[in-house]
Parts: sequence; C-alpha cells; structure tokens
Amino acid sequence: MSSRIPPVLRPEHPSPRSLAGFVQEFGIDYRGSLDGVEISGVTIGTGDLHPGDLFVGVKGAKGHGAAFAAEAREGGAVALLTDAEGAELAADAGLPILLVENPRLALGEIAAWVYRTREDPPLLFGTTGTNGKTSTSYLLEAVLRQLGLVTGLSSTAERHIGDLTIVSRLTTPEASEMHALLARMRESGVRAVAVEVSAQALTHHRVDGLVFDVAGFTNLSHDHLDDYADMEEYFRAKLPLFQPELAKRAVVCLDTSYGARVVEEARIPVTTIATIGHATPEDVAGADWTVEILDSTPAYTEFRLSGPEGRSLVTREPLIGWHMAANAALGIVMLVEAGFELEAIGAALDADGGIRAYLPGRTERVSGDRGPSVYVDFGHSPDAFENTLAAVRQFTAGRTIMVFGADGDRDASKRHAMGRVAAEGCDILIITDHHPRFENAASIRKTLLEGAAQAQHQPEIYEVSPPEAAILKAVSLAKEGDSILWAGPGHQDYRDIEGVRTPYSARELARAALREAGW
Ligand SMILES: CC(=O)N[C@H]1[C@@H](OP(=O)(O)OP(=O)(O)OC[C@H]2O[C@@H](n3ccc(=O)[nH]c3=O)[C@H](O)[C@@H]2O)O[C@H](CO)[C@@H](O)[C@@H]1O[C@H](C)C(=O)N[C@@H](C)C(=O)N[C@H](CCC(=O)O)C(=O)O
Ligand SMILES: Nc1ncnc2c1ncn2[C@@H]1O[C@H](COP(=O)(O)OP(=O)(O)OP(=O)(O)O)[C@@H](O)[C@H]1O
Repeated sequence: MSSRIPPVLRPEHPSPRSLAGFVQEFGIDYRGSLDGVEISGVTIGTGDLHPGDLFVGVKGAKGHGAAFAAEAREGGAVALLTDAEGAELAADAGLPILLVENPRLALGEIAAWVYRTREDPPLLFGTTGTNGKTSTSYLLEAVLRQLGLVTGLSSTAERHIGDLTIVSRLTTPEASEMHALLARMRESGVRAVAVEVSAQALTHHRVDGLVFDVAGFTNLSHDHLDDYADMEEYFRAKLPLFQPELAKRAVVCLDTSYGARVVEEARIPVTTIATIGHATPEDVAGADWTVEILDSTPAYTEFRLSGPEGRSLVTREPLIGWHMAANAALGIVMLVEAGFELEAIGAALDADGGIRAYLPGRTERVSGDRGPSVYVDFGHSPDAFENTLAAVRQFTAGRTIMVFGADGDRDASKRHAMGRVAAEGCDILIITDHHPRFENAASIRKTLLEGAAQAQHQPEIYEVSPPEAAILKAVSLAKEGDSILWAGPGHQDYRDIEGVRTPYSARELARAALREAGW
C-alpha cells in the first residue's frame, strides 16, 4: 500500500474567464483559435488537472511538461501555455498554444488573474528562514484566531482553510496551487493567511503574483546545499521576499548573523527583533524589539516581548525551547506591523492564558505521565538539532536519548554536522533511517556515524535499522526520568523509499513502543 499524495484544493465555484481576454491583457502570442474558449483553472501537472484548465507546460529537471499536453487535452485542458521548446513538443496535441519565454515566471501572474486573487485579498503573512517557518506560521495563525479572525495557513505540515485541514504536499505550493488555495480560502471567508515560504519557492517563483503585507525572516543555517551551491547562494535565494515585488514590509530576526544581512539587502521597510542571550549583545541593543525568556517549563515557555516606546507584552506558548518563543514573538511583531495593536493582542492572549496552538510534530510530546518523555520532531538540520536537544535536556532529570536518520537525495553535506551535533547533545545516540529515497540507507547511516565520531563528547552509540526497530530500542533503553528525542519525521505520515510513499507515523510508532514497554 502506498500513501496518497494530498490533493490540490481549488475554489468550489470558479468564475471562468475568456482566454481571448487573457491573451489581450497579457499581450501574449498564440497559435490556434481562442474563440469561445474559457478557462476556469490553471495547472502545471496532469495529475492535478481539472476540465476547463489552462495547462502550463514548464521545463522541469526531469522533463518538459508540454510533453504531456495531449494527455492534458484528454483530461479536459482547453489550452496550453508554454515556451518555444514546449510548443514544438505539443504541436500535435490539438490545443491552442499561448507562447511565453518562461512559463514558470508567468505562472503567478496568470494564476492571480484566473483566480482573481488580487481582488480584495486577505492579509498575507509570508515567513522564510532555515528553521522555524512552520512554527512561526502556526503561532501567528493561532494569535490571529484568538483575535477572532477567520484564518488560512499554508505550511509544510498542513494547509488550513478556516476549520478545514488538509495535509500538505510541498512546503510552498506551486503558484497555480497557491492562487487556487487563496481563491478557495476567499469562498470560506478567510481574512488573513500565514504562508510558509521556502527558498525553493522563491527560486521557482511559487509565490509570484502575491504581495505579502508582512514578510518574516527567522534565521539561516546549514541546509539545502544540494539545491544551492553554497551558503551565500542559499542566503541570496531568500532575498526576493524582502523586495517590493513580493512584500510591503518585513520583520527580521537577528538571532543568526544572516538577519543583519537581510536588513542590508531589503528594499522595503524593516523592523528587527532579537532574542536576549542568543543574538549578539550588539544586535540585541540595536533591535527594535527584544524577546526575553522569563520561564521555561515542560508545558510552556513564557517570554516578554519589548518594543519601541516602552511597549511590551508578556505571554506564554505551549512549546519548549527558547527558539519557539523567538518564533512566537516574530509572529506577534509581524501582526503589529500589519496594524494590530499590541495591547489588543495582549488582551486576547491573556484571556486564553497565552497562545493556544498545536504544532504537529514540532517537539511534540507523545508520551503520557509515566515513563520516559518522548518527543517527535521535524528538525533535520544541525542548528535545529542543537536547539531542540538543548530544550529537551533542560527538562530531563535522567539521560537524553536521540534517534534520527537523514534524508536521502537531499543535502548530503550536512550529514557529518548532524551526526556530530547529535552526539554532542545526548547520552545515547541511535542512528537509523529516514527517507532513503533512491540512496543506500546503510551508506547514509555510515556518514552520520562518521560525523558522530567527530564529537568531543562521545555518547553510547547504536546503529539500528529500520526506524521501527530504532524506536523500540530507544524505549527499551529508557528509564523513568529519561527523554527520547526522535528527530526528522515530525508530522509526516509516510516514508519515501525508492520513490514509493510507504505509510508511516513516527508519533504512532513511538506511542506503540511505549505501550509495548508497559508505560
Ligand atoms: C526542485 C523542485 O522544486 N522540483 C519541483 C519541480 O520538479 P521538476 O522541475 O523536476 O519537474 P519535472 O518532474 O521535470 O516535471 C516537469 C513538469 O511536468 C509535469 N508533469 C510531469 C509528469 C507527468 O506525468 N505530468 C506532468 O504534467 C510536472 O508537473 C512539471 O510541471 O516541479 C514539480 C511540480 O510542481 C515539483 O513537485 C518539484 O518538487 C519536488 C517534488 C521537490 O522535492 N521539491 C523540494 C526540493 C522543495 O521544493 N522543497 C521545499 C521545502 C524545503 C524545506 O524547507 O525543507 C518546498 O517548498 O517544498
Ligand atoms: N527559531 C528556530 N531556531 C532554530 N531551530 C528551530 C527554530 N524553530 C524551529 N527550530 C527547529 O526546527 C524544527 C523544524 O521547525 P519548523 O518546522 O518550524 O521549521 P521550518 O523552517 O518550517 O522547517 P522546514 O523548512 O523543514 O519546513 C523544529 O522542530 C526545531 O527542531
């Protein structure tokens, strides 16, 4: 059995638009007859096609989408938009062809036009950075709900449309899907949307056609160096979000040194925020807003957010780790920049005893009151490991046991650092598998073990495959007072093995292992 790829959500009542009007508005060259042709949707994949769609053929890493034009026509596509190469490939597909130089570049504008997402848009918040995008987006959405708004969310874990939740496919959907999602949100009365924006989304123009009211930057650290040549290129991939084409203003967190560089490169008004004890003292002194951790318990982190003109707010969020308070504070300042009063936010949060959010698979405690504490986390970078391990250790009287594996076919250059940081931060380390994809799982584990061997502090180390056995091993070693951190799978409900999504839930496996051990 393989796990289903989540569907693309579309408006339930699209209002078709004339293709001739579209060609006129965008001044596009075309071949074939456009008489009477109406489009009610846009897609770049035959798998997501609906009758009445404009099929956009983009050149991908594996092939050219226009090669599927005949299939798209059979599925009900009414026209093809593509480049010269695509037009050649689709010459006999029997669809009118609209010609543009770069279809991916055109996709955002076109999708915005087809789905009318520029008309009366909701408040849009876009968050980027290496770690904390999902968390900040969830926390920001939670505060918006507490303020009484009907909200939407687009994140790695889930998409929310008011109370409707679906599992996500990509972190940031393709522009065609993004605008369809916004149109569906409008039908549900959504007035504010938190969008997680990956570097890949910016590189592949997935948020084109949107203008965020406020963009947020969390941090930058080693990740994705398979998609980007080096840290500089990865950093630069984030910058388009801080230009007027994509956002009106920004809130930038200075906790990593890249924050100051985003401020330098932004061409929109920027407000800064820094966490005391984590950003440099100079950055804390220069920041517009600061975050101070007041209290940390296994159930919540309490913090003070202080800003210009003596404004301040004290609240708590139901997550562990200073970094989660930094994420929550970033979200709150993004709301202030959008025009919400800090006092009103404070009052709404006070009424509820703090931020009320559930973040699936983000340092999520899956154990009960007895036995070891078990946390399942989505962290898959050295920096995420360091912060999350520190947060877990803080509440562990006994030993900290870490279980993790690394993604196959993704940035192999971070694996040594992941192994080393994990070994430094725990007492028992169990190296296992994650999504091997098309890589050899044993050789990924070997690289992680080499990294762990470089650590100054050497924990007890085990190599256990598959992950089902690894969590059983971890629970068998754990005693009351110990903690287990299983990093990597987070909210995910599948493992990718040779391109097949096998159903799998780390949270369920961990709970089952605890039950089996009698906890
Ligand atoms: C590097 C990258 O972003 N690749 C994306 C890209 O794939 P591609 O260019 O290789 O496309 P391709 O497979 O050559 O196909 C070309 C075209 O033919 C179409 N096609 C293909 C086959 C078919 O039967 N019918 C059909 O219409 C495809 O839909 C596509 O439009 O376009 C595809 C269609 O939308 C995406 O699914 C794919 O994301 C892949 C799955 C991916 O893993 N992307 C990752 C790197 C990513 O984007 N990650 C970030 C988050 C990172 C993080 O923060 O952790 C994200 O935002 O999710
Ligand atoms: N501000 C932060 N600084 C450092 N690490 C963080 C921060 N926020 C979260 N993390 C770590 O990163 C993990 C993933 O968090 P989250 O899903 O919010 O990040 P993300 O940026 O959305 O990740 P992805 O790009 O993989 O979707 C967390 O579980 C935690 O381990």
